[in-house]
Amino acid sequence: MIEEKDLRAALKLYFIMGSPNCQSRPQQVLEDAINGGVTLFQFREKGKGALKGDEKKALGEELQWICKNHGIPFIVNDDIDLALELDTDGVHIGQEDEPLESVREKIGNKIIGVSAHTVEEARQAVNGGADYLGVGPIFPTKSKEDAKAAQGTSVITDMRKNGIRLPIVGIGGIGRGNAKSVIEAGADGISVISAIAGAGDAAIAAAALKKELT
Ligand SMILES: Nc1nc(C(F)(F)F)ncc1COP(=O)(O)OP(=O)(O)O
Ligand SMILES: [Mg+2]
Repeated sequence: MIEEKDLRAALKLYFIMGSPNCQSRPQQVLEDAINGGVTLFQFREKGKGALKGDEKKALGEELQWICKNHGIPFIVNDDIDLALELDTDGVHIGQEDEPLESVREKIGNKIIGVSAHTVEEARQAVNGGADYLGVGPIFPTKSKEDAKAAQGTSVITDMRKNGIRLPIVGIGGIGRGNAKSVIEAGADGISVISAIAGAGDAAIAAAALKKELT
C-alpha cells in the first residue's frame, strides 16, 4: 500500500505510453524517460497497431522489469486481468472501463487511478475509494482518438474549489510551456505521452519537463 504523500510525489512526472506511441523500441524509450526523471509509468497499449494477447503481456513484463530495476511504480491502463497477471503496482480506469468497486475487489490495496472530467465524476471516484484522479484533457491531445474536448486548467481549479483533495494528475496535450500551469491550478503532477514518447530524445524531453515543474 503506497502512502498518499508518496503517491503525490510519484504523480509529479507521470509517463504513459505503449508501442504505438514510440518511434523506437519502447524498452529504450522507457529506460531513457526514467533516466530523464519520470516518477511513475503507465503501460497503455492502445490505438492503431497496439499489441494484443501474449505479445502485449510480453512487452508489459519487459517494461515492468525496467520500472522495477529503477524503483518506479508500474501501472497498467484498462486491462485489469493483465494487471493481476503481472501483479502490477496498480491500474488506471476511465469512466467507460470496469467499475471502480469491482476493480478494487480484484486488486485489493493496489493503486487505482480514475479518469474524471467533471467535479461530479471526481466526487464519485473519491467516494468509491480511488487513490488518484486523472483529470483532463486539459489541452487538445492527439494521443487519444476518442478524447473529449479540452477543458483548460479551470477543470482542476474547480475540483479543488469544490473540496476535492485526492491526488490529481493533469492529462491531455501537456508539454513544454504549459506544464507549470497545470501544477499552479492545483494538480500534484502532469502525465504525458507524446511530449516524451514522441520526442527525439526521451531523456532530454523528460529532464526538460522535470525542470519546468520545479
Ligand atoms: N489513461 C489515462 N491515464 C490517466 C492518468 F491519470 F494516469 F494520467 N488519466 C486519464 C487517462 C484516460 O483514461 P480513459 O478515459 O480510460 O481513456 P484511455 O483508456 O483511452 O486512456
Ligand atoms: Mg481506459
